[in-house]
Amino acid sequence: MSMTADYLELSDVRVEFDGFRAVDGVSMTVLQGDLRFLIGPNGAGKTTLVDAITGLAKATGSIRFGRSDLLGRPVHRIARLGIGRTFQTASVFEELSVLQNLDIAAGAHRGPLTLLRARTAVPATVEEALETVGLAAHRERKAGELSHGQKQWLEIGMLLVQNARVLALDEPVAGMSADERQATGELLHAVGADRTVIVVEHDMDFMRAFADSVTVLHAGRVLAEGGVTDVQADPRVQEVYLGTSGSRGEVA
Ligand SMILES: Nc1ncnc2c1ncn2[C@@H]1O[C@H](COP(=O)(O)OP(=O)(O)OP(=O)(O)O)[C@@H](O)[C@H]1O
Repeated sequence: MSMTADYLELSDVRVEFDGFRAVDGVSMTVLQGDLRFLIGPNGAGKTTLVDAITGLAKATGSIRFGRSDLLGRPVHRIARLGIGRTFQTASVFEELSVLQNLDIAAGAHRGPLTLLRARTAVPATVEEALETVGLAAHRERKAGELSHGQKQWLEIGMLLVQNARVLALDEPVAGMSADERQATGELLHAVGADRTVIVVEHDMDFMRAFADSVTVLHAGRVLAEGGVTDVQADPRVQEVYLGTSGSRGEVA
């Protein structure tokens, strides 16, 4: 274990689409062990910011993870530096078993010869990930047969076997049952203890229950940042959420 905690540091990050500033000068620091929620109304730039961190969106400014500069690197290099993400729709191989999905994810770090070698035992990292995400009893099931929540956990497991140090999760509890939400919140705290986790979420009950800290984006900028109570009490945050109709936006 390293003596110094990892952290993700964004400074004046901007992303433009044909002159439209989807992310307009965002600076924020996320420390290891600080479960950070990224909230904001539709179109605030949350997903685009995660795209910038993971290299999918071309950005300017500075994005650093520990000593590594992420900005400008290709997607696969950023992934190899330990930056992992999930998408709103789980992207697991439905026809393969839970174990096979984890194996493939783990294989991303192995050479081609290792993959060809016949394997008799489940690697320790895969076994550990199965336990952590609560899918040990489902290892032989086809991923396509899993519940929506279980697929999300499998995806998190796939990031764990890839040794992701940063996890950016896009609406992880959308469509989950109450029990699955609770289990997911506990899982995020468990994996977040020694990793840097950013959760993009519209579910305010989930945010209140599990966030350590919150960054509120609005129109591509940081509107507020801090603990859940402070952010909720911030009149600017309330105004933004009340101004955008719909149950998804309720903060109070
Ligand atoms: N590839 C793109 N080309 C042009 N505009 C884009 C592109 N991707 C996103 N945008 C725009 O950038 C803005 C931010 O979008 P983004 O998806 O990051 O917001 P968000 O906060 O994640 O919203 P939501 O909560 O609805 O997912 C929106 O106005 C969106 O239309």
